[in-house]
Amino acid sequence: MTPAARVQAAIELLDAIIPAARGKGAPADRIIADYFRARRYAGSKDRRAVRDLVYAAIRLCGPVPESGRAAMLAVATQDDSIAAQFDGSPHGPAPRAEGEAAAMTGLAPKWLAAALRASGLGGREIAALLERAPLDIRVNALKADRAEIDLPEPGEPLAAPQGLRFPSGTQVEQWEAFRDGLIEVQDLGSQLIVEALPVAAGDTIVDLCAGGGGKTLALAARLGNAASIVAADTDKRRLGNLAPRAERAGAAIDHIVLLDPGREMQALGPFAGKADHVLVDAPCSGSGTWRRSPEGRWRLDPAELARLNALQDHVLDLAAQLVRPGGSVSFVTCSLLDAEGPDRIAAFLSRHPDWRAEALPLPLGSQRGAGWRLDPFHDATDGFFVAGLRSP
Ligand SMILES: C[S@@+](CC[C@H](N)C(=O)[O-])C[C@H]1O[C@@H](n2cnc3c(N)ncnc32)[C@H](O)[C@@H]1O
Repeated sequence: MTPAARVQAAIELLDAIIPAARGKGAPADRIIADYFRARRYAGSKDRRAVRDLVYAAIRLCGPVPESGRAAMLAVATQDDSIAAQFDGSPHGPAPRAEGEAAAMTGLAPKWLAAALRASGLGGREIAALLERAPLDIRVNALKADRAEIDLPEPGEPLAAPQGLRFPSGTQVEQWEAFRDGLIEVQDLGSQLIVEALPVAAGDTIVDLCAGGGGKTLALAARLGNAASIVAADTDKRRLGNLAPRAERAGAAIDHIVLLDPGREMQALGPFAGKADHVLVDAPCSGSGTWRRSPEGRWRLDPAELARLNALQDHVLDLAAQLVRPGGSVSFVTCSLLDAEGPDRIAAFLSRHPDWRAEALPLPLGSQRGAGWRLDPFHDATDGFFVAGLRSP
């Protein structure tokens, strides 16, 4: 592909990514993968270059751009080598018309930037949400140990006991250690949160929003398979990944439970009042993971945030039904918006006045409301909120 054709391909991709983000459709990564699956002629260098252009445009444009071309013109405004590709050459973008507008740049849509600032984040913290993230792995203590594992590249040891950090884009999925279940890709923040959960061998633990099992597997590894773990989720596709992943990792998961949204207790009834601990890794805006999916800023609007807040309250109330007297709940979101963190805990405590918030022992981060916050700028992790709750 010529440099101009790469720019045109990035424009076409952005024209698919923008409406998908607005309509809560497929993530940018999947759209890019599908695009190149249908264009086998593009080599790996072309793919990487186009992908970099797409993500440069997404990171640059805070407000949702009107079109892929407007977004790429915003990149061109800052980079003469991209501006030079708008030359009308075959397969390249048409020359910029007189007065043709570039998309607005910024960290996030106005309302969202205001909500982040109201959540105690300054310009540096918000900008760090959009930087490229490194690649963190967790060595699976069920099969290996960080001190002894032999990997193709040496990683930087992290604050989590089995964490190692590699440069962004390291293809760990192709390593034998990954195929054999000796390592898992997992951000340092997630690893630290699992390490801090108030759980012990012999406990019955419900991972209520288990998804594909990132934290479930980390829990099983932390407790050496000596706990009874119930992994539940409403998403059949995500939950379907858990059994094969657990097998690969040698992790013992006692029950995998698919939930019917709104009727979760039908399937969870047998565990009501029995769990020593319930982990609520709640569905959220993902504002703490924009380093990996920066188009997440374009997905969110106030109505979607309100919908997520109601869902977060709902899953927390389910957790309260599952836990035994004196047991505990941890609430986690990968978001730095107060509405998805301290405000949810305050709302829970006003609905359940007999419960109390309790501190979790995290080695990094800072207090936020009745919980704790990890953020990319200060802690070099994805952004998280986590709070501990104790049942009467
Ligand atoms: C942040 S993700 C979980 C990520 C997962 N714990 C991990 O570490 O890989 C949130 C999950 O909540 C699930 N969810 C949404 N509504 C739910 C509900 N009513 N009950 C249980 N899980 C729900 C979503 O399907 C999604 O998988």
